[in-house]
Amino acid sequence: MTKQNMLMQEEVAVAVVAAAAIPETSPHFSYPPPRSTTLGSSYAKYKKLLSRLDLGGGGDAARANAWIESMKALSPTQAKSAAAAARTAASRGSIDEDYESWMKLHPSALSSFEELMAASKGKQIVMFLDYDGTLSPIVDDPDRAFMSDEMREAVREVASHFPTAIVSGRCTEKVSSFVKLSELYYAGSHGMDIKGPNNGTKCSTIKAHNVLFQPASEFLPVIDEVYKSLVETTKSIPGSKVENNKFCLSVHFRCVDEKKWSLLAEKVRSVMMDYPKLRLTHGRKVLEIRPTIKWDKGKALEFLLKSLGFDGCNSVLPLYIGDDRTDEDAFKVLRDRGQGFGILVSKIAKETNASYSLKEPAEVLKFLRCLVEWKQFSMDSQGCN
Ligand SMILES: O=P(O)(O)OC[C@H]1O[C@H](O[C@H]2O[C@H](CO)[C@@H](O)[C@H](O)[C@H]2O)[C@H](O)[C@@H](O)[C@@H]1O
Repeated sequence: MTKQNMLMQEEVAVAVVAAAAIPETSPHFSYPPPRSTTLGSSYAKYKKLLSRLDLGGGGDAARANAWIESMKALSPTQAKSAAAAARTAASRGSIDEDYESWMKLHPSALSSFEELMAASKGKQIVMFLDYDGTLSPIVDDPDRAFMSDEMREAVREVASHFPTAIVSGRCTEKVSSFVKLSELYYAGSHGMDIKGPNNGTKCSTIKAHNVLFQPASEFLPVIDEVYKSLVETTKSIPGSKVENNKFCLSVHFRCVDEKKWSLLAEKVRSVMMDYPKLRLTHGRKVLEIRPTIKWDKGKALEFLLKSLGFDGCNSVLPLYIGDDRTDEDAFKVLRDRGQGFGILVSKIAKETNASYSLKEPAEVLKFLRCLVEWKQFSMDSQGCN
């Protein structure tokens, strides 16, 4: 399989996984730009194929079997047929057409930059940034997903003008050790571990809060227990990796032979059976295990806005940039509030609650730099400097 095909396969799988999290009926939003409700036919096929991906941790046998099937759908035969279907569709040009129509619904945040900034008039921008796939490129080894110095500098500059939070599936300690900026808010473990800046915020309009919120702390012992079981149970599968994200766990299969994906899924399921209070979701070639509590990146975004004093306030424009299905919870919150914009990082058409898009971390870097330049320019023109 060529590298291009492998990318395509992952992107198709990810697109479908993302689709599974989105309700069939989109709510009505009067907020520009127009929101996506339907996509092209090739996309709908994949959506149907894997629509059972978001599954509970135990108890319900049908759901448990469904997640095994979902893994099978990512296994060689099915995945190849999905990739083959995608290639056939591409040859008809339908993927290109889908992408073009999708881009009309989710325009580039770079080419729509002026429009975005116009919406921020009289409002305080608050920036939310996912980490993997947004600030850092996706790589094989999760321990080596470093962000570039240029990206760090851009985030630092953004944070010097706007309250800025990193919202990640990783544990707060790990993601902050990658980002290395103490002036940011961090919401690790998919928002279940929220910490405020170490040295306050430089933003004069915002009161600095020493935020600390851990809604899943009672799950710490069970997460540790499951971590140990998963390490033991999966150690015979070469390339698999269990990552302890403190309030949640990741079982990576990016480096596992496709023929072993089903076996890995079965092993994870065998452990999960004993823990009905944990649930399983999927990310980019990763199975994620987390408490069943109603808390996610969207709730973390709301919590941070409230902590910053923006609850029920119209003078704020939250911007959230993310690439993963877990970021959809935050995009949806922004939609439902009719406030701010979600920006999805993706090179392919995906059903999403985001308003705008960026193709890859390199474009995220450009966007962050534009934001800083725009802010500096507006301060200069107002004689603030
Ligand atoms: O919310 P995020 O900051 O996007 O974190 C989501 C998961 O990201 C990491 O895994 C992903 O990136 C790895 C490094 O590029 C890649 O190897 C893996 O396949 C991806 O799934 C992280 O390791 C996970 O713990 C996060 O949950």
